[in-house]
Amino acid sequence: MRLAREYLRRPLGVIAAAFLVLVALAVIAAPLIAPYDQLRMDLGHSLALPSAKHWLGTDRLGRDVLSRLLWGGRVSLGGLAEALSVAFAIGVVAGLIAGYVGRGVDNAISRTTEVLMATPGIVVLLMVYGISNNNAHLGMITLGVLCSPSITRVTRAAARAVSQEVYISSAEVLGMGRLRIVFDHVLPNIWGPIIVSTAVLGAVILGIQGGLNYINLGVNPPAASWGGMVSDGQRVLAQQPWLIVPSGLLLTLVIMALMLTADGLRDATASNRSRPARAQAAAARKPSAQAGAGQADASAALSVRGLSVSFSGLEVVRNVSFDVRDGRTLGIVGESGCGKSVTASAALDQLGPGSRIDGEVVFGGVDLNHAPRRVRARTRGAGIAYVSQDPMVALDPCFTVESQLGELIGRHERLRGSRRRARALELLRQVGLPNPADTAARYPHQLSGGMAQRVSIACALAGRPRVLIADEPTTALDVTIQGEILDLLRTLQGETGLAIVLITHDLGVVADLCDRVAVMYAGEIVEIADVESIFDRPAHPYTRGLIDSNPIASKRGSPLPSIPGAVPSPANWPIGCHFGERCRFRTPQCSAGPVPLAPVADASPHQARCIRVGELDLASAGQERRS
Ligand SMILES: Nc1ncnc2c1ncn2[C@@H]1O[C@H](COP(=O)(O)OP(=O)(O)OP(=O)(O)O)[C@@H](O)[C@H]1O
Repeated sequence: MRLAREYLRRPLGVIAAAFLVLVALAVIAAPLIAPYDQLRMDLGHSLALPSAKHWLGTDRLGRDVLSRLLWGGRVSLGGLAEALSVAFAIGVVAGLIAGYVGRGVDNAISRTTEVLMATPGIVVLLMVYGISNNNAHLGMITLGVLCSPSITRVTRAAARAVSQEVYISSAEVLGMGRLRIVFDHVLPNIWGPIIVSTAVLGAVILGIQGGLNYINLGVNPPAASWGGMVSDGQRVLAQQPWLIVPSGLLLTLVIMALMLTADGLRDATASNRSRPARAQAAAARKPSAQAGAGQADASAALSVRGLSVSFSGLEVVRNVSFDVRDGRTLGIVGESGCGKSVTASAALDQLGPGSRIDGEVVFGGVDLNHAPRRVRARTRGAGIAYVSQDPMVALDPCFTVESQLGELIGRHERLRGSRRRARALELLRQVGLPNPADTAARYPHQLSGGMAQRVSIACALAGRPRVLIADEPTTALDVTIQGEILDLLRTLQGETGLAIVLITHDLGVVADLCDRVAVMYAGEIVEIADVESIFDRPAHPYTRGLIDSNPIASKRGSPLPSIPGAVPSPANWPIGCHFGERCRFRTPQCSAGPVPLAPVADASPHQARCIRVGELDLASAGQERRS
């Protein structure tokens, strides 16, 4: 375990932990190793200093201090274990639910936590001890409940951060259940901070418990406890100052050791949190697919109709419609911030809190946007799979490839043991990994960018999906690997009939892989057509601008053309044409009102969102500019 190895590199932490283990073992073995009974009095030898007979001396009643420390440890450490277990169990469960489920549940748990934190704990404890006739167990359980908010808050914050990682949404998209994700992906990634805060809390609880025992709460004299022994020593401080030393020192050393252990764990966790290296990031095509607004296309593998997305009331994607058929690829292209990823995430039902999705996402005849949660969850991974642009982030760094792939196979196909392993190797072979067994045994950080992307494609294929949404799958890869991944997607499509939605900035990739292209600008589709029409007869000035800005199409030696200005943010979308501000063909009418997406010719599947579509000759406009 990497955390343990990192911890062992910290000598102070190791000494502190060893000390705690030693004390705990000695306390457990008290009946065997204590030289005297903790209650055996010898009034002739009261308040004796350390000697060969009594290594740590005796107390007021001549009882052996070492034996009482060992027996008293059972009360003190036992109580600590009891309170800490309660705080840990409540804190972790509540923190996980709040951090991972979020929304209303998070609110309820956070408010309850705040109420607990504001409760005067010592008053509650005094009441509990009073009502329960000094019941030590009830006192420690109450202390555990009162202390649980500190673990709840740490767990919630860590779970919230991890649940926003791409590998968690990938696991959701690949169809894994929530409970499974929590146990397999969230928890293993947040143990570090939880353990650290538990160790710190241990020190705090021991201090509080020592104080309670000091005033004889939670312990029934003459039974020993460390806090009670400090109290005994304090009472005879003037006569025998030594008596307070063993119990006071031991209590202080154990609290310090707990803090040092927590420090060591925090440092080890920080070093252990290695982010996998970021992987790195064009170009054949087939006949056309279908598109357009109106009714969902029943023959399409995925049909999106009138999809609009808002975050906290602000619309970022407006009225997007497209279809993709089996064995076909739809490219969604546009500059950064145009809404490509939000469109994909909406289709996958992967938008976070505060989002609102309107419109239809029809898969297998079912509108997923209005389907029960169970149907949507089942469709993710098995029906619609997802490949992200950064495969390293999409894979959980804590598990080997085989374990991650195996888990998905187990879920989708209910295979176990050797059949599951065989399917995992088959998938790795299918995505072109030359040595599947070797790759299966590796952790994500041991994979190159290209290998990681192949593994994430294998994960996506585990559910034998009908549709694959690939969000810039080659952006993070170097140019030779980009070509290989595109070839792989093409081959897989040929073998399995996958419908692919490919999100990209790269027109080279579009030309290479797509049948149909949707050009997005500022939240809207501004042009949609088959790939030949887009490149040969663009009908929207933005599409023309994108093609002209492609370095491959530019004339050697002349400056690379670009589209002046920037994409407006959703808060600043104009009333009229969204592209108007940057368009060299704009007229006053362009900003008069919303521009509809309309066929460029009667009933043509080639559609553009431009009022001047009939009068502009954008095909030759590009040639003019290049010549
Ligand atoms: N969770 C969110 N909350 C609020 N606004 C968001 C959120 N996610 C995205 N947006 C906004 O939605 C718009 C579209 O973002 P999106 O990520 O879909 O763009 P994109 O075209 O995919 O860009 P890129 O190519 O850089 O990924 C942007 O203005 C972005 O700021």
